[in-house]
Amino acid sequence: MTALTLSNIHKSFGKVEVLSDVSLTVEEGEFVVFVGPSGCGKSTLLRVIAGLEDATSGTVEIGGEIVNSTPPAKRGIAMVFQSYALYPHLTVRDNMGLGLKQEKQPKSVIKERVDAAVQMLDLASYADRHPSDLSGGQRQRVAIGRAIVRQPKLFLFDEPLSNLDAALRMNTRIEIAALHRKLSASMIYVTHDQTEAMTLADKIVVLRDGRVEQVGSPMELYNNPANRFVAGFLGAPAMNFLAHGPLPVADGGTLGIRPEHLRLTPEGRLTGTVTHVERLGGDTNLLVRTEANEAITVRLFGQDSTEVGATIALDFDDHAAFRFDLQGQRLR
Ligand SMILES: Nc1ncnc2c1ncn2[C@@H]1O[C@H](COP(=O)(O)OP(=O)(O)OP(=O)(O)O)[C@@H](O)[C@H]1O
Repeated sequence: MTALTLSNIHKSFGKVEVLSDVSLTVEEGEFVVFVGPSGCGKSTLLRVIAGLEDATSGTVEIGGEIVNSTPPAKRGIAMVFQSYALYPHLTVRDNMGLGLKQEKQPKSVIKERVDAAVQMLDLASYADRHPSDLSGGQRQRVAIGRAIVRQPKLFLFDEPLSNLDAALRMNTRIEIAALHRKLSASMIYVTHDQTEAMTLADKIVVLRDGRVEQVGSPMELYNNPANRFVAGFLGAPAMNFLAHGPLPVADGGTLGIRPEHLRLTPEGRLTGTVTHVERLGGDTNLLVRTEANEAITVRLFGQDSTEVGATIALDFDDHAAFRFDLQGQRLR
């Protein structure tokens, strides 16, 4: 069954169109990530799904029902924001149960669901604390718990990890993935972070300037980007684009080679000078200026002793290179 269908969604604020003809589906149990640069319309799209904004045109269908005129609270969705939005004067338990209390659910149901969420999110020892006595990661778990207890048809996450530090981001990311497996719920997750998109999604929707650029599984998009924008957005370090590469491309086009597909060789088709070395411990990134004066990144697996200033030769397998035309469309 399809959890969500968006058909030809347009959204304008005054004369400015911020969503343009967005159509997509989220299947039951699917984890879908909306990704794209700041201002591309991700949050607006999520808010249209939630009912916090009205679409200018197009339809929103949740669980087979058109919900354009259904108020947010009746759409069967629960939203988790980056700003937690917890009530400071309520305990963890009461924050989680508040939505159910407002729905006038019986006390026994509230207790049962809150207890289950507290267990699932490993919050048992914090259940009677107030939000001010919790870490950022714990507060975010409470906000997720508040969504879980409502047993929504669809979870919406709006950049839930952006207030957390790097280590906590990774832990919480893994917890969200585990939660998705446990609940088998349909989830939509908004981020501008390509790592979150790659690691969490069953399906990624890449947005740019309010339009869908490409939809597919993380590996489909990584291995088979439709255009230069998607190719450059997914993958870290980002793909190299060469206007003067060693393979022919159409006039004004570029050759795309991922940093991890370049290798050091005694004689290669690309030569250049190393301008910077990043030793990451396990792996090494070389920043190189090619003979044609283009900046590229080379990802070497393992440790490497290349020094800044070295002249190096690089090569790659032709089948790992992408060609893009002047407009950035992929050439096959
Ligand atoms: N209420 C509003 N009135 C006018 N313009 C708005 C409104 N809300 C959003 N916009 C504009 O719509 C565009 C898309 O905004 P949106 O917040 O959806 O982008 P985003 O992809 O979520 O960005 P970010 O990653 O920075 O949160 C932006 O140009 C923004 O300025």
